[in-house]
Amino acid sequence: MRYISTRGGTAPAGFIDAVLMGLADDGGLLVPDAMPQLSPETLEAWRTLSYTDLAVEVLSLFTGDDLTREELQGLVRGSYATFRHPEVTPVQKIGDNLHVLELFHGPTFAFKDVALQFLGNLYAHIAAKTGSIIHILGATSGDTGASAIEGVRGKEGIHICILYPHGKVSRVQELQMTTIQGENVLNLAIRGTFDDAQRIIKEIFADAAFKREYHLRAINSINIARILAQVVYYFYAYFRVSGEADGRRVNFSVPTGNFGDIFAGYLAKQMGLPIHRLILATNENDILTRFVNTGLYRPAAFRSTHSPSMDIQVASNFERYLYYLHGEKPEMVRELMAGFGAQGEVRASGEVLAQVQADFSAYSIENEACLNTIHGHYHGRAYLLDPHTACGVAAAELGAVEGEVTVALATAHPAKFDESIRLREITQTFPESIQALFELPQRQTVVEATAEAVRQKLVPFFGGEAGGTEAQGKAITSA
Ligand SMILES: Cc1ncc(COP(=O)(O)O)c(C=O)c1O
Ligand SMILES: N[C@@H](CCOP(=O)(O)O)C(=O)O
Repeated sequence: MRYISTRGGTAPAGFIDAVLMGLADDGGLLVPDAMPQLSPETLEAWRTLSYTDLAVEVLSLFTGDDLTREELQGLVRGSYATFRHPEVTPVQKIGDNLHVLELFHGPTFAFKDVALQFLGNLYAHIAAKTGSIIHILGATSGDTGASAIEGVRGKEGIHICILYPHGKVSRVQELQMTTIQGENVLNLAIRGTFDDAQRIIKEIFADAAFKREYHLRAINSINIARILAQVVYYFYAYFRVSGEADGRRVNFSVPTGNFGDIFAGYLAKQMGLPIHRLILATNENDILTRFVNTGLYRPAAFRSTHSPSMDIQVASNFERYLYYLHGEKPEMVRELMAGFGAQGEVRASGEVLAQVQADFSAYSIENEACLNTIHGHYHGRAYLLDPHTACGVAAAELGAVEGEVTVALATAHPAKFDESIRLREITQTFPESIQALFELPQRQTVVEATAEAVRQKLVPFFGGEAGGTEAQGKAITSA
């Protein structure tokens, strides 16, 4: 298996080189050069595998010769041993035709842990085996940052810098990032939105000389390893519900921001998993819903919502979907992305739009509907949804069709978003490890939302000219 750029301008790379490259050197995104195809017999043989055994089977299709089976097994087992649930990602039934796939049993209580525990271990493995220097630069709307820091915490020789929008992440998300005292962690709170943070890191990654000099590596879903690790739980959940579904078709409803999680579902379907519909759920930042329903992909004004991790306008994995939508033609992707850069929009019409609508159903969930869904399930079924999951559940309910079963992805634990939950007068007890964060000192540095301001902090941190607390941020008092 080799990895090629959606824009066609990089030499095919093996799995480890693709992981180290992160963003493709031509500014595109890496994708597998061929999609593994699974026979019904293979699917049947995988049905009863444990999560970790299934992860080894799925990931081995993508790692090629770069990892031996024993190495992959070791990485996978180590990654999921940190989860609090023996099934890793259990499925719960919360309605007659509705299940949730609980993806929040990892160390930071969000679905990001599924891929970032693996990627953290993989980076440590690569560093030990090849001597590569691992300097991670990532952007977060709250969950990826905490999860990535946790994924590399205490790992020899790895430094990590995370950019997040100042004042726009939840209190628990901020605490998870800023209370880590490790000398290898730098948190930069930027005066802007998550889109600014993502734009800045893409700009810095696109500077090939800087990227090379400072050994920059990606942990966002621009890194193909993130997506591949997320493919596994679609298989796992499908096997859990399809028996009980008794011939009914199985859909997945996915709360969406950067288009990474649902793109993993799209890949699972392309590999032969018989997913019927992929339901895309956005909050009021609804660019992706508008694209599916009208064919126009154009950012609108940023809205702060009750599901802040999905407050995203420009979805970084959208380019991967465009690649497949347009028949794996890099020249089409180059043209569309150049058009997006110049006119700020991408359009689909005719047969192409029909294909989009065959691939996805899409719903945008407004703030009130999100809170009503939390309220309804809490009082009706004694199940507390986090606001992102609530968007997925609300979309599943809006798109419900007789004879179909839907699995909504539960992407975070409600304790991470207590500010939203409390708006419906619901009181929750925090898990101990979250409660403990409120007692810890915090460190962060606030910077302007420009690539230049960020570079000025990165150079001493990654370049080693200034270490210690100076480089890692100032102490801040709890708000
Ligand atoms: C809790 C939560 N749910 C859903 C999403 C959306 O996932 P994606 O960005 O992969 O579409 C995110 C982050 O974007 C998130 O943090
Ligand atoms: N919701 C994400 C946004 C970044 O997405 P990623 O999947 O590309 O890392 C977050 O919590 O940071």
